[in-house]
Amino acid sequence: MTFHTLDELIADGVLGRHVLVRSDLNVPLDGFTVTDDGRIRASIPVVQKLADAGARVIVMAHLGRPQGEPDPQYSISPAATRLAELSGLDVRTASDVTGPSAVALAAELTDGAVLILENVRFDARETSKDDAERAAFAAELAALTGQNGAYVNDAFGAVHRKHASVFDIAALLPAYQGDLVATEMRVLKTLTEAPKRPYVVVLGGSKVSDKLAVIDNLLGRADHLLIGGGMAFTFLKAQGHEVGGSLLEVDQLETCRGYLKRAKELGCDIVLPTDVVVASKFGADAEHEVRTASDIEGGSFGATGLGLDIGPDSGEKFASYIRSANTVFWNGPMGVFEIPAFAEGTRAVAGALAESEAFSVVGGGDSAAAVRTLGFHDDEFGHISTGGGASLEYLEGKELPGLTALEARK
Ligand SMILES: Nc1ncnc2c1ncn2[C@@H]1O[C@H](COP(=O)(O)OP(=O)(O)O)[C@@H](O)[C@H]1O
Ligand SMILES: O=C(OP(=O)(O)O)[C@H](O)COP(=O)(O)O
Repeated sequence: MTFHTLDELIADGVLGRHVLVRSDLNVPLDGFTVTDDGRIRASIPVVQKLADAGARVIVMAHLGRPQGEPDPQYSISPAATRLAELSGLDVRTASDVTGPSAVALAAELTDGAVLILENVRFDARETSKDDAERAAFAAELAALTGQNGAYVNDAFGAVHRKHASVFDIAALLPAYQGDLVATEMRVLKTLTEAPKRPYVVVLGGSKVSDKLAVIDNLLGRADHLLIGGGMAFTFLKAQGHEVGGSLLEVDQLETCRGYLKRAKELGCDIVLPTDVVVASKFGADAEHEVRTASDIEGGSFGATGLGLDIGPDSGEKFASYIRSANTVFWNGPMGVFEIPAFAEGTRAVAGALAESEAFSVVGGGDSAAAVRTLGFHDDEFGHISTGGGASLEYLEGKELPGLTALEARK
């Protein structure tokens, strides 16, 4: 795949031109406070480079998964404010995506200034399955650039999404690859080419249905696949264990059984938790106890208990696999790390990874936030990727719409 680069765009000349940049500013929030600004920091260099070259930069990004209409709790505003604070750039924010506020502010942009649009997912057409709807929204976004505009995709975390601001827009403007996307791909490529063995993949988190499919492909590549977080329960249930009220994808049980069977045939080890921290409810004040994974419902909370973390035995077991690995890819926290009582499994995995000599990649907005929240530093890992689902789909060898759309488009 060849892409036109940001440096080519800058060499072509951007002074006075409107450049639409798709960034991934999907950061975790506590109310309206950004709790981990890693993705914002990673997005600044491209915005800065363009602003320094005199471009009129329009940043578009999503935050969370609103329902296709404005919803104040998903406003891009806290992320925009942090981007302005960290970069020191002249940043304005629009109160809509392609409405009167965005149109007026885009027209008023001066050279080197930055406009951040409201959450692109406040418009249902952004994520629509209907090509014509997405194309119409992309045309409105492109129109914000006036004459002679350009598009840069720097949102690595969203390149696996066939969304208007990631995919369709690239057909409407000269399109370039952002430096963050280039760096992420360079690092991830080393994992697809010849990972030093043993190669251990650790999966968790809550976007279970999104990420289960990658297992199919990883089975043929990884030596050990450690599964924790919300993802573990569909596998435990597939093995015949009851999982109470834990996260479960009932329609994926057959798929998981298939993975367990194929893993045996391919000599890849699927390692599931042997114990689980089961809670009375989802919350910081929940009562909780450690149960064996085969008897989650047998404890104090019966069939309503929620598995919110892997237990200490599982944490130690996962850590020992990591200690013996030469390459590790990790996406998805092992539990609800945002609540201290359910953060120990994630801490065990992060700690083993930080101590290990293996080449390690930690991918995903929440996984990166988790390691930092738990007091680890970025330089304790080989690479902290801004994309979870995106890096998984890249490793899987899947076509990524955001990259396909960019391919040699100028
Ligand atoms: N057992 C669990 N039950 C419910 N949520 C979980 C569980 N384990 C982890 N999570 C949640 O998963 C979320 C992160 O998942 P995900 O978005 O898939 O990861 P990433 O952003 O790193 O790709 C966290 O907010 C965490 O609280
Ligand atoms: O947070 C993200 O992905 P990740 O949780 O897989 O790292 C990206 O911003 C994409 O968000 P989405 O999964 O709601 O499309």
